[in-house]
Amino acid sequence: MSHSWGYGPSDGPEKWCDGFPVANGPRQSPIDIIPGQTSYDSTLKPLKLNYDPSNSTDILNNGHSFQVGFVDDVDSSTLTGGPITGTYRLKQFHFHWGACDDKGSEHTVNGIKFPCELHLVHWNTKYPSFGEAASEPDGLAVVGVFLKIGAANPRLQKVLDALGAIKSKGKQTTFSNFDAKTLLPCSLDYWTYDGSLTTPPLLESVTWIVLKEPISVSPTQMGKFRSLMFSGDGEAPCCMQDNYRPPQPLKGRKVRRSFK
Ligand SMILES: Cc1cc(=S)c(O)co1
Ligand SMILES: [Zn+2]
Repeated sequence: MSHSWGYGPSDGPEKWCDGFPVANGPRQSPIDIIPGQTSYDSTLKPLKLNYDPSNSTDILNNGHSFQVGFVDDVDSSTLTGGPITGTYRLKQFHFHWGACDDKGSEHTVNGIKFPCELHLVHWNTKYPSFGEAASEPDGLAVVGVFLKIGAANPRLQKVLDALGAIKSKGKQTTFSNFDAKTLLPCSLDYWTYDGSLTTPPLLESVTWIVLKEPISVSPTQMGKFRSLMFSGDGEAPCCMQDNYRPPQPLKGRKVRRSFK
């Protein structure tokens, strides 16, 4: 049975449990982060992101979002420290965004949605590949960064300028020498909790690391995200927007923070 899924009324987040029963599991993502209910954990280490700027390979419209891929056959772009043990390799980053500026992020803070959220996906090198790591409880670590409406972000521009070449589903083009570190905010203070992929197969294998400080994005730049299409060439055109899953039940999980 092909598990085609999307973000529309007939195949969106409310329907995903039909094909992926884990959608109602105990550690689903995203969640609403309520800062007053998080606990400061002094044993949490600082995040260490060592990204090799020459590691990016391509940019792809996968019909759900777009992602920038990285070489991950060596330890050249890694995440260590933070709440994780061992070394996790950067595999790809992608975004989730809304049809307008008052929604689009997956995680929320005190119920507040941001217009966009960046996910940097890493996998635990104790496993032989991303695919194997993705089904292990400690297999993945995703760094989430909120985008907040403000001044145009020059660091985003190189990514946005590439979107014209990947407008429809399945389009891919080379994208080299992009330093993902330039997308990070000044502060690496974070919230962390055990969760899942936010898209099918919704695997419960993600240690989430959500940065407290957002990066900026302008309304015009947000328009560039929305110029992409969910649909492929020759299909009924459908704008790529509102590709976010709403917050899921916490089910007793604790959210820790790295900062006082
Ligand atoms: C691996 C992966 C992670 C996330 S968060 C996503 O949206 C899609 O794929
Ligand atoms: Zn994501």
